[in-house]
Amino acid sequence: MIKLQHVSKVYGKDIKALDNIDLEFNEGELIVLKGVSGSGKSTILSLIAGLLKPTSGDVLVDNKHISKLPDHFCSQYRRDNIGFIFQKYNLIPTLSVEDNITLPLVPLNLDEKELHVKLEAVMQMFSIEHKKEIAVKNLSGGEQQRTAIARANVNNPKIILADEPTANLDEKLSKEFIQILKELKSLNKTIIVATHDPLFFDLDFVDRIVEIHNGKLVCS
Ligand SMILES: Nc1ncnc2c1ncn2[C@@H]1O[C@H](COP(=O)(O)OP(=O)(O)OP(=O)(O)O)[C@@H](O)[C@H]1O
Repeated sequence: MIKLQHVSKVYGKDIKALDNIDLEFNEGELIVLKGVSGSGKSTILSLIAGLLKPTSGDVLVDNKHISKLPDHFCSQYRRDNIGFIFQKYNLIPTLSVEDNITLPLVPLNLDEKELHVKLEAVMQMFSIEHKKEIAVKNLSGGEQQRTAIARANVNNPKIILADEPTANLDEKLSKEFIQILKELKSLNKTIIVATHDPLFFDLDFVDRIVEIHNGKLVCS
């Protein structure tokens, strides 16, 4: 479903973030992308999300050449296929939970009823409905995380990309996040988690751990 073929990424003149990566992710798989800081994990996620283009090689999702899409089509591809959970959540602090979650739906021009149904469903699924009118800056870390997860899922994407999702969470909240991942996997989402958090390295519902070191694959 997702294929990286001979992918290299060089930032600027000579920062080689990825070096000839070949990787495949199947539909419904949960993969942990493991590696120390700077190894190239976020770069892989950004390439799959169409946020970056490889310097060479190809990224295919459902046989579509994501790495060759013009920017406009990349945005549409992301909207239709990708839910991105960022380490720092990337929420707008002054907006309410509900307004933050609505943002990915704005370009779709849904009528009010349809919008309401989608929002309520996703807020209930990730247990943040009771805070819907509260500004995100007034939430706890775990609540912000759940808002970010709800926003990433409001378009019902089939691919979830999570970049160091537990970096700002304590162990209890990290374990809660892991339960949420398990639920998302049961919905047949394809999930890629980039992390160096050991909590992810011994989970029975993780299909594969892929290790990356200095932009190269260690095992797959
Ligand atoms: N926009 C950029 N410009 C220049 N160099 C970059 C840029 N983004 C990443 N890099 C470099 O590319 C390499 C890989 O970075 P990347 O963010 O993919 O690693 P990572 O494994 O996700 O790290 P972390 O866990 O710290 O987020 C690093 O050496 C980083 O400094």
